[in-house]
Amino acid sequence: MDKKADIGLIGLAVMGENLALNMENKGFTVAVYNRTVPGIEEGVVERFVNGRGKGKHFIGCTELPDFVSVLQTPRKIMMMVRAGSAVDQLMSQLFPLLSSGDIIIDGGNSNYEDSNRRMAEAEKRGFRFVGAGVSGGEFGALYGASIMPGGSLSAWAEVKPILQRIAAVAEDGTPCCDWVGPQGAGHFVKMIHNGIEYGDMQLISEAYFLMKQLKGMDNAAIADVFEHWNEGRLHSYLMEISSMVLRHKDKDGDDLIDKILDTAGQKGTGKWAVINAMELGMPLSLIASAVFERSLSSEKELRVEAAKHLAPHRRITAVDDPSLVDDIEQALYASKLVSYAQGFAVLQRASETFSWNLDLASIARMWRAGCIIRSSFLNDISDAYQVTRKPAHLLFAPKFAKEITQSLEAWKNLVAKALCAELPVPAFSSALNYYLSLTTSRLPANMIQAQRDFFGAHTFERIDAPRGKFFHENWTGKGGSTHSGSYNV
Ligand SMILES: NC(=O)C1=CN([C@@H]2O[C@H](COP(=O)(O)OP(=O)(O)OC[C@H]3O[C@@H](n4cnc5c(N)ncnc54)[C@H](OP(=O)(O)O)[C@@H]3O)[C@@H](O)[C@H]2O)C=CC1
Ligand SMILES: O=C(CO)[C@H](O)[C@H](O)COP(=O)(O)O
Repeated sequence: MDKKADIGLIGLAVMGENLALNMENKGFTVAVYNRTVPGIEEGVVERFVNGRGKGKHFIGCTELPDFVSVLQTPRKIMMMVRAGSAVDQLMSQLFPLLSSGDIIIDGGNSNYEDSNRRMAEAEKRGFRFVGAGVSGGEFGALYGASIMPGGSLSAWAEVKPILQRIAAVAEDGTPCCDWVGPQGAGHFVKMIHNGIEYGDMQLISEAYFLMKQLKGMDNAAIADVFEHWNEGRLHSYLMEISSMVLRHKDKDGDDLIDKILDTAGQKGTGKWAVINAMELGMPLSLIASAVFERSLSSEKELRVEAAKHLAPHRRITAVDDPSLVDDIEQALYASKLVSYAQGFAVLQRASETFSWNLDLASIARMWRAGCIIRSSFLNDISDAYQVTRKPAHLLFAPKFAKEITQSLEAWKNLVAKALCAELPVPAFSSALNYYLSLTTSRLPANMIQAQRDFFGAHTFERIDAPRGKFFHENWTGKGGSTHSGSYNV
C-alpha cells in the first residue's frame, strides 16, 4: 500500500458516504468501512468504492482490523452510524485494535450523556474521543456541514485540520466548526440545534397552514410569500426549501405536498432537547410544543375520529384580511426569537451546570452556514453575545427587545384570529404565552405555592421577607408546624 489514510470513516449511509467524498475532495485519503450483515447488508463498501468513489483516494475495507491498519497514527476514526447501541458495539470492536492516543470521532446524533460516558471509557484505555454534532444533511455532508466537536481537548489539534476543511464556510470566511467544550458538549449543542430545527419547522408549517386555511391561498402563492420572506429578516435555509417544496410537482403534475400524509416522524433529538431542558429546569416550551405536535400528528386515525365526533360542523372559511400575511410574518419572527432565546438559555444553563464554558457567540457563528437552521439571523445572535456584558436573556439584547415589542400587536391578533377560527397554532401561541409570562412581573405562582403548602407543607417565600427564607402556614388550624423540605428538583 502506497499511502496510509489520513482518516477512516465508518458507516456509508447518506451522511457517511457524502462526508467521505467531501474529505477526499479536500485532498485527504480516506479509508472507508461499513459492516457486512450476511443476506441483509452486503457489498456496501465495494459499491461505494466502485461507484461514487471510483478513481478517488479511498481505501475500501470490509474488515475492521484491515481498516485500522491502513490509518496513519495517531489514528482518526469517524463513525457516522445510527446513534445508540451501534456506536457502543463499534467502539468495543475498535478498542482492541487501537493504539494509545488514537482518536474516535462520533459524528452521529448521539445522546450527550452517552458521549460523556464514551469519552471516559476511551480515555480510560488511553484513547481520545470526540463527540461531534454534524448538521447539514446530505448536501451539507458533501459540500460543507456545520460541525460541533467536543470531548478530549488534546484531540482538537489533530482533527481540526480535517474537520474545519470539510465544514461550511460562513460569509466572513470562518469555518462553521470550532471546539465546543469537554465531554458530550458537542452533542449537547447539536441536540439543541435540532430542537431549534423542530421549532423552526413547526413555525413554518403553522404559517403555511394559516395562509392555506385562513387566507385560502394556493401552494404557489404561499411559495411566493416564503420566497419574499426569505429575502428579509426571515431568511433561512428552511424557508428556502419550504418554498421549493410547495412548488414541487409529482409525476402526475400535481403538487406533491398535497399528497404527503400529515404525520411527522422524529428520530429523538427534539425529544431529548426537551427532556434535558426539563432536567435543567429550563422552559423550552416552543420546542416542546413542536415535539408534542409531531406526536399528535402521528396519531392520524385518532385525529380523524376526533374530527368526526367532536368537531363535525367545523368549517374554516377563508377571510379577506389584507393584513393577515404581514401579521403571520411578524408572529413568525417574534416566535422564532422566543425559540432561539429559549434554546440559548438552555445552553447557558448547561454550560454553568456542567462547567463547560460554552461560548454562545461562537455557537451562533457555527450555525450560520452548513446546518439545517442556517440563516442570516444567526449573525444577529452572535452579535448579541459578542459584547462585554452578555445579556441575561437573548430577548434583552437591544435589537431583539425592540423587534419583539414591535411585533406584539400583530402576533396577538394573529394568534387570536387563528384560535377563533379553530385553527391550531401550538408554536405561535406557546411562544406568545412564554413572552407574556416572561414579561409579567407577578405571575399566579403564589396560588400554586399556597396550594402546595396547604396540602403538603411544602413552604413558600413571602414578598415581605428576604429571598430564600421559607414559611409554612397552618392553613386549617388542624395541622402541625412540621413542614416538608423546600428543595427544587
Ligand atoms: N440523515 C441526516 O440528515 C443526518 C443524520 N445524522 C446522524 O448521522 C448518523 C448517520 O445517519 P444516516 O447517514 O442518516 O444513516 P442512519 O442513521 O440510517 O445510519 C445508518 C448507518 O449506521 C450503520 N449501522 C447501523 N447499525 C449498526 C451497527 N449495529 N453496527 C455498525 N453500523 C451500524 C448502518 O450500517 P448498515 O448499512 O450496515 O445498516 C449505516 O451505515 C446518525 O447518527 C444520524 O442521526 C446527523 C446529521 C444529519
Ligand atoms: O440531525 C439532523 C438534521 O440536523 C437529522 O436530519 C435528523 O434526523 C433530524 O431529526 P428528525 O429526524 O427527528 O426530524
